[in-house]
Amino acid sequence: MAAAPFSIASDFDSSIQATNLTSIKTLSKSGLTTIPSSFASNNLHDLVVVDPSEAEIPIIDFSLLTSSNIEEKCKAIKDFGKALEEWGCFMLINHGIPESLINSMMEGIKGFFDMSDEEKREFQGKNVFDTIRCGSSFNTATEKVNCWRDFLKAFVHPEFHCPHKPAGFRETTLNYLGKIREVTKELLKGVSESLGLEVNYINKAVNVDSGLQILAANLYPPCPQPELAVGIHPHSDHGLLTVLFENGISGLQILHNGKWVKVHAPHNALMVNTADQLEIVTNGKYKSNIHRAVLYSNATRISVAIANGPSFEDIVSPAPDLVNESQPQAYRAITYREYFRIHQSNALDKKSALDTIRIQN
Ligand SMILES: O=C(O)CCC(=O)C(=O)O
Ligand SMILES: [Fe+2]
Repeated sequence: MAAAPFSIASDFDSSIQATNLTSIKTLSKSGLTTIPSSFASNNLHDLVVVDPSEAEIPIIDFSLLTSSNIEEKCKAIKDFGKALEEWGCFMLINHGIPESLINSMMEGIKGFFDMSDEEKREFQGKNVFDTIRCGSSFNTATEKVNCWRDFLKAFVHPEFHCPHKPAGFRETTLNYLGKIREVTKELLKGVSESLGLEVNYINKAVNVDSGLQILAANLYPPCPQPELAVGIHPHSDHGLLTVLFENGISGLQILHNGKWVKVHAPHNALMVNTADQLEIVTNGKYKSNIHRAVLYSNATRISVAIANGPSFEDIVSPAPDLVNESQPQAYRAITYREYFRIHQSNALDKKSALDTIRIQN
């Protein structure tokens, strides 16, 4: 079958009318057996992929990290620091967020993506600063190969913006993101302690209480040629810590020592990725990881991420206590708003956003 003529809604090209919104979900259901050429490339899968048994992504037990037993906690903090240094990600267990709330979040997201393209049109955005935005791929104005993905993004904190449909979704999201913010604050305490800093050092440097939280939900419909396409291109995230879970279908992969490692999270675990602002604040001690999402020909994958960042107005720079003669300042100071703009308005390409503020020492 020849490549189907197809145009997806652009985040940036205002000449595309809202009435043209065609989701990847709709495209996937149209019965095509080959993908449109804009999604295909022969070199998307040129690195080795390894199973979790070959390279184990660290598991961090939140209850130990926050334990009142000093010995237990010290060991957990040490393991935590090692996970951040060696992997830039971990799977969080015993986090205290009720499974029923996580399930409700997933149901809400499913309900959102189940709406028709016409119904979703009112949430279709064109600008990276839109407080609610749904669409497809990542940034069709700048990317060479489109992503086989529909997304919903909503700025949920410090102001709460969230689609009013499906019913109950706003309430569930508000409840969930508050819990994620509390977990993030505790994790950032662990980050400070693992670096030998005062427990609230990072939380003071980047105040999560007034920080930006973005709900980023991804739908990866079945793809007739998963070996030629990608759900989301390799990238690091823009914030401090991204916390995500999926619908029981694995598809997230982490770049580790030049190989893609498949993530198979334990039941009810949350996956946490170190993102670029944490790399900046820690002066490169804890690096953001590069990850991507792959596709299946016969399964729909959904992931629900909360990006936890500083406040848009914060000027983020390496923490003074982590800059010295042997570790000179490695990134220039930048407002999170400007960093976010750079990250979101260019094509996703590994750590290209961070590269724009690196200082060559
Ligand atoms: O779907 C996933 O597991 C990853 C999504 C992701 O990387 C993102 O939304 O930034
Ligand atoms: Fe990501």
